[in-house]
Amino acid sequence: MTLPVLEPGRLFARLRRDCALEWDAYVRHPFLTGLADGTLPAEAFRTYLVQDYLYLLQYARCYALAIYKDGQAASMRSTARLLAGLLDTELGLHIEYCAQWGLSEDDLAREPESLELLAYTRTILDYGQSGDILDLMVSLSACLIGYAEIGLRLLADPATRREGNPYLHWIEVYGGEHYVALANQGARRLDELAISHGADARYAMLKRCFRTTVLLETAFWTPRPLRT
Ligand SMILES: Cc1ncc(C[n+]2csc(CCO)c2C)c(N)n1
Repeated sequence: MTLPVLEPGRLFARLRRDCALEWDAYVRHPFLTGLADGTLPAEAFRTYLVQDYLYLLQYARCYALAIYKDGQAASMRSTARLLAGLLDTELGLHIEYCAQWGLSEDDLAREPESLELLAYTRTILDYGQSGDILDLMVSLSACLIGYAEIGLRLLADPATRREGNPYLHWIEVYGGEHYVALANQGARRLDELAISHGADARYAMLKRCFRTTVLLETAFWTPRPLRT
């Protein structure tokens, strides 16, 4: 699998190139080195997994907002399918995966959202609410496409430990066919919206949104539990 989304001339490729320093800090974060060589402490991964479950719930709200902000039946239908897939399938898979790490559904539901999660998801929802469908899709792209880039790179990297690496499954999911196809689909939609909603004329603002979401996605690798 490849990510044609990185080809020049495509909106995502331009955003990624113009925020290259921030992007590299996100996709080459020490958390990921720890996943690749298997040295990440299990507790750090558990903390991340709980927050990621809560993140996916907020992501479902973003999909719902994307339907609201859209105006075209075909793309509304396709986002509705993604939303149903997330709520009916992906969340269930995440719960099963968390159970393998000793986390029950109650553990997931009980944990408060971290500051990083709150800042990240509410910022995306705010960009989407105060902007249009293009602002929202740009704000979602770092997360959707970044994980595919990370998964593909780690799968192809000879330094990634395969035998006895407890994190290999995570890498295989995000570098796998299903997830990479989802990322490419999102990037294609972004290119359509770039034309229909005039990305060139408002590029400076789109880049600011993108940069902020990349920084927030980077902070998400190491969420701090929010406790009173
Ligand atoms: C912090 C964070 N960022 C991106 C993903 C990647 N991801 C995996 S499933 C999904 C929803 C697509 O239906 C997305 C965006 C993640 N899990 N957590």
